[in-house]
Amino acid sequence: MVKVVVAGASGGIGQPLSLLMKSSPLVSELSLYDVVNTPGVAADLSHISTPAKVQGFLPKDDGMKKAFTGAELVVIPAGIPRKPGMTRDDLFKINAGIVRDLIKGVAEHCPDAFVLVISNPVNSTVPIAAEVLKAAGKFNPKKLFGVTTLDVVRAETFVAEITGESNPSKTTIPVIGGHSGETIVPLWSQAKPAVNVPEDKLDALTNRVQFGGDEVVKAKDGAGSATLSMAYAGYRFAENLLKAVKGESSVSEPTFVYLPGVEGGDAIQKETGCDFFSVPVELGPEGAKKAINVVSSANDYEKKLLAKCYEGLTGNISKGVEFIQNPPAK
Ligand SMILES: NC(=O)c1ccc[n+]([C@@H]2O[C@H](COP(=O)([O-])OP(=O)(O)OC[C@H]3O[C@@H](n4cnc5c(N)ncnc54)[C@H](O)[C@@H]3O)[C@@H](O)[C@H]2O)c1
Ligand SMILES: O=C(O)C[C@H](O)C(=O)O
Repeated sequence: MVKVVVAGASGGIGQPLSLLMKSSPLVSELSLYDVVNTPGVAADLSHISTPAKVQGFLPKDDGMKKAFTGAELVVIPAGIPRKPGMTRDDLFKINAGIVRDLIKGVAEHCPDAFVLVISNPVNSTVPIAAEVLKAAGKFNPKKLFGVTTLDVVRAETFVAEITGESNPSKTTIPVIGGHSGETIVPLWSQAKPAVNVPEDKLDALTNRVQFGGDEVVKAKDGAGSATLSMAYAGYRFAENLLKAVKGESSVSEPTFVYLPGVEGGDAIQKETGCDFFSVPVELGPEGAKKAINVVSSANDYEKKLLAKCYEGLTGNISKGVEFIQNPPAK
């Protein structure tokens, strides 16, 4: 049984994600941390008749320390979401500092916890988290994950609209790279079972996965970005990780990891030129067990997408690293 923290628990993602975590039989303690409203969210969830004990914490009265101490899993959906016309990179100014400070809390109060970063821009916030943990001497690359599961969920859903598969999540599709626009690369050629996407539908399908976030931002018309589908995706990844930690084998999901720190990652790092990259990762009791190299078997269409991905992703990664190594003047 596991103590889980949701940091940003009162937000659009945080609330439904906390609800799903409260429903998990694998969670014994659910600690809700946010700068606002956690007492109310915790009181509400605490009436649900599942085993997890729920508590809410605010920054006052040493709330972060109380929330984080003893946690084995910290999920971070804290930070501002996009409005129409914004890129994920436009969120960097505010969210970089939020993630930095929460990770400092992790390093101080629960350095051995698995950390799942949802806050955007993921391509930069995960490198920020790694740098903060490195500086504190607490970085374990097997335990730091950028959550890119929503891209996988979208790929499963959108391709099923073409193939007619009635249960979309039955198809496994590696969606790799990063988590924004052209850095998101679905590898349709490696779907299992194989999918047959007519050539005249391939560009539109790929584009829809790459820009699925924009579709929701536009539809919400100023009220934020994906929250419910993200809560589902975050829960799916967290639950898979908890199952693997408990010893269940053959659990793997694409996730954004520090390649040189994960078995099998070096070869992918050499091929992509990216230190951080989302690839299917086999999960185990220690976290990331093995990065699976799906890059080398990409077809020519996918190789062209990958070339664009590398271009954008390396800049996003450097921006995150730089933010910690050479902090902006206050
Ligand atoms: N990885 C993904 O696939 C994915 C998908 C959707 C959204 N996101 C990102 O997730 C983030 C949250 O989105 P949302 O729609 O839930 O936003 P939201 O504004 O509804 O909620 C964010 C929450 O974070 C809290 N918060 C702010 N600063 C904090 C701090 N220092 N400590 C703790 N909590 C803090 C806020 O009070 C708020 O409750 C955004 O950055 C968004 O872009 C990522
Ligand atoms: O699009 C966004 O800004 C939120 C999220 O990253 C998404 O993919 O839905």
